[in-house]
Amino acid sequence: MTAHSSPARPVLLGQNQYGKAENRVVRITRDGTTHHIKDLNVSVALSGDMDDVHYSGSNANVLPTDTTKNTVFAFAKEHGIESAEQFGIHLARHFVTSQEPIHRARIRIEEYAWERVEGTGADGEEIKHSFVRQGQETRLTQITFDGERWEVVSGLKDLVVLNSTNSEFWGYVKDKYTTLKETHDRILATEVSARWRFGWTDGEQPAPDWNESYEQTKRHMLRAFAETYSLSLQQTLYEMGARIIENRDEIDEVRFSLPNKHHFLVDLEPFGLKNDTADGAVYLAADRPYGLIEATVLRDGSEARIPADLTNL
Ligand SMILES: O=c1[nH]c(=O)c2[nH]c(=O)[nH]c2[nH]1
Repeated sequence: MTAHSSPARPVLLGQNQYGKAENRVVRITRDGTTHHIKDLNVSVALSGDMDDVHYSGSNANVLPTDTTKNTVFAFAKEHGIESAEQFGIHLARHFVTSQEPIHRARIRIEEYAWERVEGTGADGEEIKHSFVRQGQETRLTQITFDGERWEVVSGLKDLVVLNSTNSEFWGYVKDKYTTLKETHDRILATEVSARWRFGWTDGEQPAPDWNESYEQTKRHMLRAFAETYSLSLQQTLYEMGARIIENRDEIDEVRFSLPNKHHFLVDLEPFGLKNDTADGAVYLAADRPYGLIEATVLRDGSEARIPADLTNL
């Protein structure tokens, strides 16, 4: 890379690149009721004849970073995502061959892998639209003993789950600041943080099988997530908690903190591409801000003892 000096200043521009970083693109493909998911974090870095924009501010050679972002989403819709490598090669070739001033494109992609959550739909069919992100969770526990009584609160965090359909959100309050559109088919995704308190307090009594309890509690929670036809994340949360209380006698209380990981349908109309949920769609996976839905689900007659703020536990 040659550097050019700006006139009358003892200063040189060195290596430079630009582009849109961390485009969080989620592509759902529908094959009947079987859905497939591709979840990528795509960063574009372009370089070439970019001296002028740095030296004088002329944008004549600058393809906007916003355009590079749009290209990522439009390519995901138009060509699909067969593999991260194929997708990256396609993008890099596009930028270098379609824009004369761009001589080099570097596309970095992280891919997040998902596996299916087992569940049975209301129709008795196996659920094929519910996923849990690989890499999975961190298991947690807190033990308190005052010399007499035990309190065991266990749980997990960082368990990312996603339903690519069977989620609606409508009928909510609207005031003059409400712009949200009602939806009858959306992605529902969250990163589960949960704590559950065991009824076991008397050391003289046999303790639960902690490992078995953990595995089964997680399984019931995931199944409830997959099997609930959701009208709100609040409703899904309650079903997840209720399923645990109903199936695990050793647990009296569950508290959840569920961020609503919003997935926005990308508007691809300007590029002549129809992007709707029915036909397999491309979403922007937004990281913030996020809705945060939190609640405790209790066994009837039990006391709520898990603190409201799970970061304190
Ligand atoms: O499941 C949801 N619950 C909400 O309370 C809410 N609010 C919002 O804007 N979207 C959603 N989704």
